[in-house]
Amino acid sequence: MHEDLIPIRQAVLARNPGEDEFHQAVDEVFESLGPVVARHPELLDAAVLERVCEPERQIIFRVPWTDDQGNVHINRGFRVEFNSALGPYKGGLRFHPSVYLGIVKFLGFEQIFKNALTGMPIGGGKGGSDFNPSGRSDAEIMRFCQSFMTELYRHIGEYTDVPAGDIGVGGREIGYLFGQYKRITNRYESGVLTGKGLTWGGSLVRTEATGFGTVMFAEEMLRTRGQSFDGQTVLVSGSGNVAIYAIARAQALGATVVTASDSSGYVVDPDGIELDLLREIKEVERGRIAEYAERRGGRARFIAKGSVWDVPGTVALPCATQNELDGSHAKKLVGHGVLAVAEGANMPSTGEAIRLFREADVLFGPGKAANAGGVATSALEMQQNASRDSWTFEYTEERLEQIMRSIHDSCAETAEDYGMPGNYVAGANIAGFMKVAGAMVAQGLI
Ligand SMILES: NC(=O)C1=CN([C@@H]2O[C@H](COP(=O)(O)OP(=O)(O)OC[C@H]3O[C@@H](n4cnc5c(N)ncnc54)[C@H](O)[C@@H]3O)[C@@H](O)[C@H]2O)C=CC1
Ligand SMILES: O=C(O)CCC(=O)C(=O)O
Repeated sequence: MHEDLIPIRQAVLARNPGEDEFHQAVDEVFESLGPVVARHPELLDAAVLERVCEPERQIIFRVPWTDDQGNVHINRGFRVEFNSALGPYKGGLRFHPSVYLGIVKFLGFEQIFKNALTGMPIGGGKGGSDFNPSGRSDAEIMRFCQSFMTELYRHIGEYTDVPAGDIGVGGREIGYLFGQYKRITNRYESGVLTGKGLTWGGSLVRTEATGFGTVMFAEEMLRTRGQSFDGQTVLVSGSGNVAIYAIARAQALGATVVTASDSSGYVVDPDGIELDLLREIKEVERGRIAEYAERRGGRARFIAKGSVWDVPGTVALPCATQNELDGSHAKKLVGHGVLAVAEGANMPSTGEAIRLFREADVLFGPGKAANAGGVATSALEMQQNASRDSWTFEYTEERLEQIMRSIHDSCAETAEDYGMPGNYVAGANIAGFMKVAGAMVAQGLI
């Protein structure tokens, strides 16, 4: 790390004790910024690094709700409004028992640079709760969402902060959250949330966008080596929104996707994942991944221990959660001859895994670039809401494709410009940071 950045990094760690994921996300960005501060010492004078690591606002609140038996539960809600240099805070809400301030801050920090890379006018934020939606009825989910929004509504708005989904928050939850916002404020403010249903302000392609975009980004990386998805053996982790549409897109391009997973284990299907069956189990029945193998008539295996990264494959798309791919997994993937890794999830690879991929010259697309298609399409949803319009699937998908190509090219060109050709991590961090830093300096000491 550049010597001028070390004391700033140490101060950030000391100021945010125990927030390991946030520290990891800061380190990953700071590791890339040495050449930037060498070229632009004025950013150090303006304390841009210190400022970008300190959220503009952090909101923590109580979320009381009752279950179907009438028992009272208390959860903790979060919204971290990290940076509004480029536009209103924008980023998803995560409902998962592991959520605490350090997770929300790592996600919000990543979101600043990701959103900058999209070229859309959106700042960075993230939120969520330690609520566990697993096994809860629709009525319980609705009561929880209503209680969550009863506090959140006063902090968000079309021009202020625009939440969306993330782990545990999909179309159903966005519906309940939107309904409660509308009820409390008496405003039909479509642009206050994204990921809405298609008949009430949602955008076509938003559901598919993160998974599709991740594959589009990987395709661009493969193209630099004269390769494509056609004929590749693809490993996907997760079986949620991002994973499902990454599988769909990779299959449409002629790849065989042989794995999917959830927190209980993973399945290997050598003939290729049968997407309709996976969607039925995961999207409709909200069941476990083992059922996929049971209903595949002996063609797929369920494995409870280990991970999808133990399976041989040529392209890896981690689409589940943070730190799911560590150094030992990276070694296995490299040993099996993996060509490309594109992160559909946020920070799924550890620092050591990223280093091993780089040493082995594996194409590596970091999440803040590779999974930016989701938030970019959210910004397209906001654009449609602002003009009271709705676009066709084809037009929206074409816009997404242009955005993903442009993110790829700007990462590749920035890495080249700073003397690190092929290093998409450095390219993404520097390109995203420079855009935000420029706006922060222009807007004065705020
Ligand atoms: N939904 C979106 O538009 C975007 C999501 N992401 C990221 O993509 C990742 C997946 O999110 P979604 O698909 O939206 O969520 P989801 O709730 O639809 O699915 C989450 C998936 O991750 C798996 N998972 C969660 N914790 C796990 C664990 N400890 N071990 C193994 N698997 C685990 C779940 O079983 C499920 O398959 C997250 O990292 C999220 O931050 C990134 C950009 C946008
Ligand atoms: O669509 C959005 O606003 C949020 C997407 C998101 O949470 C992410 O990019 O990680």
